[in-house]
Amino acid sequence: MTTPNSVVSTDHVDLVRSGRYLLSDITLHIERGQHWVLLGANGAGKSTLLSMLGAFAHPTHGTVHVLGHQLGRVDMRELRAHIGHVNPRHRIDAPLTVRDVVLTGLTNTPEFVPRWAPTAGQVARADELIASLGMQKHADALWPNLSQGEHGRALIARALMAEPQLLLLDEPATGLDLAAREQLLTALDELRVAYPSLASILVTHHLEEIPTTTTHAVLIRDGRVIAQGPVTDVLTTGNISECFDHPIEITRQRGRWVAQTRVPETVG
Ligand SMILES: Nc1ncnc2c1ncn2[C@@H]1O[C@H](COP(=O)(O)OP(=O)(O)OP(=O)(O)O)[C@@H](O)[C@H]1O
Repeated sequence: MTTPNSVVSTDHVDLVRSGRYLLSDITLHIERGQHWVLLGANGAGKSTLLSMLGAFAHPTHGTVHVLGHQLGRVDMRELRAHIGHVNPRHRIDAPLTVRDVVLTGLTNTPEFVPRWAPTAGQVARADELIASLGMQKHADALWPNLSQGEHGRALIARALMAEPQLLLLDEPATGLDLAAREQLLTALDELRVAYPSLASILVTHHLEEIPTTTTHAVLIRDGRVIAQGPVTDVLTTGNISECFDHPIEITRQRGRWVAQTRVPETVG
């Protein structure tokens, strides 16, 4: 099903590699302005699903529409230019400044494309995005000298450079200390307010890393969806325990979630 507001629509999708079903029967519908969290244990298939929605992999069976284009009937490289994909493990080896790295989001390349130069307007937009992620102090800093948290925020600015309608965030808080994680989550909440038609999917296995502005959740286990829908309906003690195959109790405080092992009640 695709509607004028559809950003992602998958219909009974399987993805098979080396004879193994990495994803099975995935049917998902994501609209503009929705912010999804994709949760699952190690090896559940989260990155595989994200790589398909990021136009890096085709489904083996079923159909996938991203931004109105059906995978298999569209130039994947061209489609990728409209999707912001943030992977904190993304390597940048060239000694570029933060501003330069953000500008490479326009060409979606690890370095500046030879003979390409940004316009004054593009540089101004890069600076605006850098500021909106609280990185203005670091705009001229060299990439290798930044911390992991600063890299994470700069990579989000980079992904937004091409004005994507879909933002994919693959474990953006990995390796961040407490303050850096909180700054990243605040930046994401602010971004979602600033760009109301943007849709996003954030992958994590930690409930503490879910931004308060998250609207929907999808839980996967062994490549299958076990629950999906509005975040408050999906993130329940029962669903999360099933997803991670462990008795987990979850609570929500001021919009954020906390998870801990459920201790069985003692009798008497
Ligand atoms: N090309 C491939 N061929 C065969 N199996 C693969 C291939 N790529 C990934 N897998 C397997 O698919 C499963 C899902 O991997 P995926 O990386 O999507 O999981 P994940 O949920 O992102 O896990 P994690 O939380 O550990 O990052 C894993 O068991 C992985 O080993």
